[in-house]
Amino acid sequence: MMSERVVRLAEVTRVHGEGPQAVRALDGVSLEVAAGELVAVMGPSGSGKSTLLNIAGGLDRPTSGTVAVEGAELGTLSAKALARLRRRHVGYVFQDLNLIPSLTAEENVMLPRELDGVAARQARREAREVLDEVGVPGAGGRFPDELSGGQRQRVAIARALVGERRLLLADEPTGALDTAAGEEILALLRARCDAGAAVLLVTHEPRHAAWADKVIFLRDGAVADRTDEGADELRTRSGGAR
Ligand SMILES: Nc1ncnc2c1ncn2[C@@H]1O[C@H](COP(=O)(O)OP(=O)(O)OP(=O)(O)O)[C@@H](O)[C@H]1O
Repeated sequence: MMSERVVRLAEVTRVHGEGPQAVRALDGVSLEVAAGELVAVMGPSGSGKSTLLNIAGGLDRPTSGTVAVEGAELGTLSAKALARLRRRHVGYVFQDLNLIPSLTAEENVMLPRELDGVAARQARREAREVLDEVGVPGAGGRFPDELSGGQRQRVAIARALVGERRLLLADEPTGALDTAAGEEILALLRARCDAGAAVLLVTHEPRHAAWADKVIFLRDGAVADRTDEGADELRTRSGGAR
């Protein structure tokens, strides 16, 4: 099967700050994720995982190198075109979730669709479907602070999934969940992937990386190791390092 590339990073370097304070968060990283592919990103704290995800989704720009999403090179887009591309094609699950506290769960999930010009009725219908899919069907009318940590996490995932986005970026999306619930979320991401999404997943858990088609291991902003066959091969090759 011809694989269709959804995101491509070529020789991406990102330096945060300037002068003696400068931190090279990414250093010459190249990476592609195709439709139907789940790529796990692993590595110690500070190795550049979140920076990689932010750059892949156009939330941050590389200092050098290029990023293309659905064939569009992000560096060549106007701010408006970039915002539109992000809304249409990219779903994010952030470490800190970023739900809007004054909106109900359902309204949080509707928001990106409404910003995209989808009518409220349809956005609401889509939001309900996806809240159902992530396993919080009754939570739609409640506000984030009325939900448990695990429920909030599922709502944040629903917001990323709504609208059939082709690129899903998830930074430790199972942080607030117990093992069984975490596995459910991974199964959900895997299913979206099998339905044609490209997924980039930051995780510390080899158990989660085992759902991946490929694992990228970052160290000091560079790709220290990569496998084509998920976490099992990585564990074998790196002598058990996580
Ligand atoms: N906005 C910023 N300004 C300055 N330095 C930054 C900024 N963002 C990240 N860094 C630095 O860049 C490096 C990579 O950070 P990043 O958050 O990408 O790592 P990470 O692998 O996601 O870490 P963690 O697992 O702890 O989330 C770190 O040294 C970090 O301190």
